[in-house]
Amino acid sequence: MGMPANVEIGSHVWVEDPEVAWIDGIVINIEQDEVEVQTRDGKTQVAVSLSRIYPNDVEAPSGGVDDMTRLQYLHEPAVLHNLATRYEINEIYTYSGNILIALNPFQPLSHLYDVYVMERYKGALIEGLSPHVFTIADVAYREMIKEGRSNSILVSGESGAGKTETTKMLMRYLAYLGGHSGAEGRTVEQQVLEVSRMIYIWFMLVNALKFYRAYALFK
Ligand SMILES: Nc1ncnc2c1ncn2[C@@H]1O[C@H](COP(=O)(O)OP(=O)(O)OP(=O)(O)O)[C@@H](O)[C@H]1O
Repeated sequence: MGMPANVEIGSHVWVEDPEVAWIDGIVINIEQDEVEVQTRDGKTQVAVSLSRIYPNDVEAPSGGVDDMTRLQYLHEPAVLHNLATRYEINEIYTYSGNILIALNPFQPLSHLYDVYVMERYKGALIEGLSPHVFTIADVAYREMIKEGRSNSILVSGESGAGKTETTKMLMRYLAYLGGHSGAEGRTVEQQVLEVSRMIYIWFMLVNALKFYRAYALFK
């Protein structure tokens, strides 16, 4: 859904682009419900429907905002642009209210997860620190203690997005908060990951059995 309400000649807007998804530009002409936009890359996009352009907040901070609720416009191009801007400076975590958006850095960022970072995030106020998966674990843990009942963290994303890595970091931090090694010298983190692996193997075995039964029926 576009936001044509205040569009006039000279307005900064986002328009769809087949190569980079969204590109920013300036409105140079308006004819009824169609606009002509001069895009940043010098292409002129003629006859873009008014309903397919989105306002661009050119006063947004150049490094992006660490919580999307602070964006002036919360539409797709603004959200993607903010995430891309932060990603360029290796800021892979961004809040959207109390949800954490994690981008896959496709490279090890070990400095983000060491014990000194864990120390800083332990019991800290969200406002004082950069968005981090440790904050999510910390808040969930403290709520669990306060309420005296189980809590859960939902990690979702498409295949390869980084759910397993994110879950490992959550486990590592929760194990750090727990503060002690488990049975046979294994850490809580190791034990939890071993249990996850067992569940996965069990799931694969059940599916293999189902497949074999279906195969036997059709044979
Ligand atoms: N926070 C991160 N730091 C460093 N590398 C990461 C991070 N998140 C993801 N990666 C990289 O991306 C790869 C894929 O991530 P991961 O296995 O966590 O995805 P997934 O969402 O669990 O995928 P699937 O649903 O297919 O199992 C990892 O092997 C790792 O190389």
